[in-house]
Amino acid sequence: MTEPMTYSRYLALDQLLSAQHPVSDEHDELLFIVIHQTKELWLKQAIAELEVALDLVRTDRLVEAYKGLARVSRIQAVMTLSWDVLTTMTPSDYTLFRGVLGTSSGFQSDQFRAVETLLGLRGGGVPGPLTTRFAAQPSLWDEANAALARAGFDLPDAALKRDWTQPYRPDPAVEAAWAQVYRDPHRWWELYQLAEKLVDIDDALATWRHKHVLTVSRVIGMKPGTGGTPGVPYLESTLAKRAFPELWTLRTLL
Ligand code: HEM
Ligand SMILES: N[C@@H](CC(=O)c1ccccc1NC=O)C(=O)O
Repeated sequence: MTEPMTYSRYLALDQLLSAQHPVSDEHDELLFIVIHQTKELWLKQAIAELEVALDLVRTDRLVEAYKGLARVSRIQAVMTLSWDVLTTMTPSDYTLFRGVLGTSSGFQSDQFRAVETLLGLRGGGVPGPLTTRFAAQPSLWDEANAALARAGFDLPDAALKRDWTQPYRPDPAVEAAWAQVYRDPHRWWELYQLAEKLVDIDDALATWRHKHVLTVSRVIGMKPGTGGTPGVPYLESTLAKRAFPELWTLRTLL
């Protein structure tokens, strides 16, 4: 007879709760590990949602795509809120164990890069296996633009048939087409709703980045990062990144 299902077995708690291995004896190292493991779990869920959403946009099922996209921006909000738990760790607490981290850094998170890549932010950094796989395919922004073209908008080949592995280059014709959608939302209701779901995600990502850099300057000041970047100045340079750039710039045109 098979074992009855239990809470602990179903959730693989034996494995989950034995995967925290602080290297130092410092109390706050457990918090640091738990925060990062939780983040990786949420990223795993966000990636699963984005993969489904990409497929739905590719097949013009935009209304069905909204649900997963809304879920992604709520997951991002939870990740942003978790900074408040981490900032209970002061510089005095962190410096006690920062040394054990060596050259490891969030910079090396393949799942974080994979989310950026799925959205449309590509190139830069050494990609891990997941990121490399997604970088070979159109991003959510590429698929949104393809859906826009199928709806009858005239978009350049540069946006529709590009080399997916390369960074996306914002295009005035793409901006103009999405501006049309925003000028007459009721006519293009599904595309308009899709665009706003995408802006929610870009907005939430930028908010997460802001909170990260604020936390970093609060905890390590202007020290360089363990991952080899200058730290705060590097992170500030990432604040300008936009996965759906034309959805931001078109606002000036309205
Ligand atoms: C005390 C806490 C933290 C400090 C001091 C810190 C510091 C840094 C620094 C300096 C970098 C730049 C790369 C480097 O040179 O290391 C970085 C990158 C990064 N960190 Fe953190 N971090 C902290 C917590 C977190 C947490 C909690 C997360 C995730 C929830 C996270 C995720 C990332 C990611 C994804 C990057 C790459 C960002 C990019 O390249 O756009 N970090 N972090
Ligand atoms: N880059 C951080 C270290 C760090 O935060 C970190 C180290 C190991 C695993 C995850 C990390 N989180 C984000 O960068 C630092 O320079 O202190």
